[in-house]
Amino acid sequence: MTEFSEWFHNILEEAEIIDQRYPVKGMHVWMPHGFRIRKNTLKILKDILDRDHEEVLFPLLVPEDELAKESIHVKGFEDEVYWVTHGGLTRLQRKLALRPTSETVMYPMFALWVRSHSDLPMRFYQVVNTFRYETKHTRPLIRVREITTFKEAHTIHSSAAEAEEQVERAIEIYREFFDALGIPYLITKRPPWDKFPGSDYTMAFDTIMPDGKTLQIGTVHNLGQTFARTFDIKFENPDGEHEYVHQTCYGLSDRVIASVIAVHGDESGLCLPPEVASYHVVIVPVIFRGAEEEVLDACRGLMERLESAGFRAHLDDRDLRAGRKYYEWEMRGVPLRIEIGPRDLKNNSAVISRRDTGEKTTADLESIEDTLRELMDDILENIRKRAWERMNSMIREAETLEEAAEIIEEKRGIISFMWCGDEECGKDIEEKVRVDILGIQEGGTGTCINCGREAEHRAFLARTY
Ligand SMILES: Nc1ncnc2c1ncn2[C@@H]1O[C@H](COS(=O)(=O)NC(=O)[C@@H](N)CS)[C@@H](O)[C@H]1O
Ligand SMILES: [Mg+2]
Ligand SMILES: [Zn+2]
Repeated sequence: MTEFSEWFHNILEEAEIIDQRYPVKGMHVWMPHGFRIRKNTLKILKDILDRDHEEVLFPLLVPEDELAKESIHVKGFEDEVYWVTHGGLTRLQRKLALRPTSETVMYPMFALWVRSHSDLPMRFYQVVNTFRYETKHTRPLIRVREITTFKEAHTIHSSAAEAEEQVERAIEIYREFFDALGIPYLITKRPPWDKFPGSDYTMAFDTIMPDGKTLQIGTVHNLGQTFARTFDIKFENPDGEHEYVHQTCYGLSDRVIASVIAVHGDESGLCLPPEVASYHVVIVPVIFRGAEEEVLDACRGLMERLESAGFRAHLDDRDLRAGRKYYEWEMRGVPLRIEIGPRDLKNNSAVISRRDTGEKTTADLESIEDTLRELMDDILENIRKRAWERMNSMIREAETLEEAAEIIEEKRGIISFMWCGDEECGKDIEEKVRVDILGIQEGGTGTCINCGREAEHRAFLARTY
């Protein structure tokens, strides 16, 4: 959908997710409705992380000399860093950077915290705003300059094997999180020239947006011992020797919310996983002459019942045409709507409409809590399945580079083929097909599509955000 970008900008405004009129490019305001969706999304993520991570909060400002310590890392960020140069009217002796990410904020402190092998492993995360002076085209929630919802996890281990295992655990955490949001993903290992600055290697989650371009929605980095050496983070091992620690870090951002909106949205607006939506269910009284009070009473009663049963419910008793209300709550992606009119009172029933399929079912009021829970599970299953089918239909194999270029030109999406892994050859492929190499998946045999050399991994390429 070329008009995807227009649809996306419109829905952010009409559903009051963010206000993009803030007078600093790449920085936006979270409005109440959007803020509730962000809060619900973060709750899902934190419930997963809190199982075996500790939440922390580190300072925003990084001393210039700390930022500069890890040369490859700072090289990767030097053209994106915002600087603070004054305190009031006083010029600061040493400039302070706004964190683009927090390795250089946290790791000098980790050097003070880590003493013995018995302190390890340590697993921390924080959800903060980070700042990157993006010079490419900024887009709300997708490529911003203030990343308001930056979840960064940083872990510390006593062996390379344990750090490797943590990378796998982080990948499982992201799978569970994206599955809870119904967002489909492709997991690949980024090519060396595209890994996180200062890392040994980067594993990335990419999803496909409705216009066929991919979006990097999460990354997991094995940092090895590079930062440990730079920041002198050592532990005393059981033999009393001091060794450098092994580290990982993994991050995601507002792009997760952009994906939930874009991947599940349709021409009626937002279509949200129930646990993300501002409300699980909205109750709309069907007002008939002479039965108003009776119907409103029943709706209020149901509202209390549902709230005490743990539902996020909302009674829309505004003096508006029902159709106007249906439009509005469908546009805001509320997964279920209950309509109650005089006829329903008599039969002790209610009509429930699903946002994802539009289906209506008449439910017995007696057991409406169970019916709602079943429907909410169905909805998540259904939108997740639909999203995976759509993504899988956009991943195609190419036999030749010409075919690859044709597919990308016509249909965008992701193409895959066997590649030798050589940087030169990779750059040549990106040139010829005008795409980025997203990454590789180990395994498989064959010859490189471009240079004919031995190829032991499959490459995936796409036009990306
Ligand atoms: N300008 C941006 N706007 C929105 N999201 C972004 C932006 N830049 C990066 N991200 C998201 O943030 C995630 C983590 O960023 S990162 O650079 O890959 N990794 C880190 O910063 C590591 N310290 C992991 S915490 C990326 O996978 C991407 O999804
Ligand atoms: Mg960047
Ligand atoms: Zn090759």
